Amino acid sequence: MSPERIIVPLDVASEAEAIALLETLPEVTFWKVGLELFVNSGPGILKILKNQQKRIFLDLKFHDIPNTMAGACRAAGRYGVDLLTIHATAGKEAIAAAQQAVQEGAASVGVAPAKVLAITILTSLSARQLAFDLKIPLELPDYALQMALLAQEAGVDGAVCSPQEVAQLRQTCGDNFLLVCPGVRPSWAEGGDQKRSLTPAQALKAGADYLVIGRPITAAEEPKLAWNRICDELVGS
Ligand SMILES: O=c1ccn([C@@H]2O[C@H](COP(=O)(O)O)[C@@H](O)[C@H]2O)c(=O)[nH]1
Repeated sequence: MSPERIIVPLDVASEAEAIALLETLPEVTFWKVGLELFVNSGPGILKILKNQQKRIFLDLKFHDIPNTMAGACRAAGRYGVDLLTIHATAGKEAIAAAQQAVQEGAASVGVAPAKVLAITILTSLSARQLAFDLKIPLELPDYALQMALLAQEAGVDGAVCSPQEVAQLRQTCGDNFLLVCPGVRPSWAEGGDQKRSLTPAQALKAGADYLVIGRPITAAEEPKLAWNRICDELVGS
């Protein structure tokens, strides 16, 4: 398994903390910038990552009406990041508008367009929460699959799903649909707020293209040791 298939989130509150994490883990090639860091410190971190030749997953999870999604995605497309997220529940029209706008934004500044990923259902939600809190009358794996199919029909490049649903999505959506899994937990790590986890080896075996692994590495007493342990456990996967 190539360590390049592990994406580590920069879930910190400032650019300075993000830079410190980059320095602690120079072997990580793919970083995720999410809401906490982006809202705190803006797009400057993207330039820093690019200057270090890192790959970037911009995980801002846009969810709005088609016109607003298009505007946000056109702007985000100009950053030249590798991956970008929207919510599938924004609907087919908004998903298609987002996909097109990313292409337009990227073309306007001559960068490669980000691959757009649709969030199927957040990995922090359980089947029980889906049924009782969100009142969705579908089994969770079926709901995740329906959201992935909606996104695929609308023309995006892939989806974000939990490792527990990835095998079914891979089988139905095919090998060319990118599947990225957060909610991945080594056997020795705490689950935290993640509700539908598998281990890194299980998630890859089930068909994930990329794994997002955050706190088991970044909140470890020694992040470098945690990273090495995960990579060692994946040898031969
Ligand atoms: O459904 C989703 C979508 C995105 N995420 C993000 O992934 C990381 C997971 O971090 P951990 O520390 O490994 O739990 C985090 O940045 C989330 O915003 C997700 O967990 N689930």
